[in-house]
Amino acid sequence: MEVVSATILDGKATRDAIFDDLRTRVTALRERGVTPGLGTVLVGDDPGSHAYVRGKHNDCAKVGVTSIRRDLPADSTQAEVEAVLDELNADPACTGYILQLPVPKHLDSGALLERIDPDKDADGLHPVSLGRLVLGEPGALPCTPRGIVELLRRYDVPIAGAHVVVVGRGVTVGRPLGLLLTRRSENATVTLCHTGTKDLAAEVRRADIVVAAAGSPALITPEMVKPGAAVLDVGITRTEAGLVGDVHPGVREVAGHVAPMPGGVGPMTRAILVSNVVEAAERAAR
Ligand SMILES: Nc1nc2c(c(=O)[nH]1)N[C@@H](CN(C=O)c1ccc(C(=O)N[C@@H](CCC(=O)O)C(=O)O)cc1)CN2
Repeated sequence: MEVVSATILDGKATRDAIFDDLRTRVTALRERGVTPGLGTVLVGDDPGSHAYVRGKHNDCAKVGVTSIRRDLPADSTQAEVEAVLDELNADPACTGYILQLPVPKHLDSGALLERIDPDKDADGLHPVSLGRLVLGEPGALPCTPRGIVELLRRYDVPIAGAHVVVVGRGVTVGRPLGLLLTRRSENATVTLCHTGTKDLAAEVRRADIVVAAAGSPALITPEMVKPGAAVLDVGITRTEAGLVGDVHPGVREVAGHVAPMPGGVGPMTRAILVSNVVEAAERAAR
């Protein structure tokens, strides 16, 4: 029997296309005297977080967005981190910024996110931004959820009317993705699964689109996937053998579309962050 492999949702190629568009828009903003600037605040020594932040600054350089980097030691106090957030809130060169997550355990990440000026929240993770998402008001959307929707759209995977199963209820991916996909403009039906879900396999089997964001290696196996479904791997687990996603490699022989890890949703997360910064500058310049 012929085995047909899924179409790959190529996050790197899509990111490059988004950057081409952003470059033109940043040039237009600069001609009007507006320079978008992204700030990053990183606390601690986590090598993964350092790599992500480095990537964010490289992305800014590629499209002409200026960037401001604030790295703080792992033993920084809540007050010390808040002082840096206050500094970026007041800095006119910083038009949007992010607090890289996770922060060290002794810090209150919720209070830090709330300290960000909502109009400078490039990640869409401030409670005001999440409220705007619920109400359908304009504002920055969380990067990974928006990146997932954008990737599906660009590959013409139907979202309206689709049954989407999201696995994982984290604040950066699962929860806001459910809110985004159920807006009138997306019109999907969403089942949000988590560690309390009784029969994960049965839920996943019903899905037209599966988004795996649980951080549990190879959680989604071929037997769990409806033939032809789109499966997006958002999980990243660092093992001695390298990075492992939430989706078993065999899923490619059942699914219609697969966003792999690496190379699928991750590059989209990066592209959307820069989009959020450019769009906020465009909104402010209107
Ligand atoms: N403030 C935020 N913190 C975190 C976010 C976020 O959106 N805002 N998301 C993740 C980390 N992250 C960006 O910050 C991120 C994760 C993964 C990738 C990526 O491109 N991954 C690669 C493979 C993994 C790797 O190389 O390490 C891929 O999928 O191809 C980009 C950004 C948590 N924190």
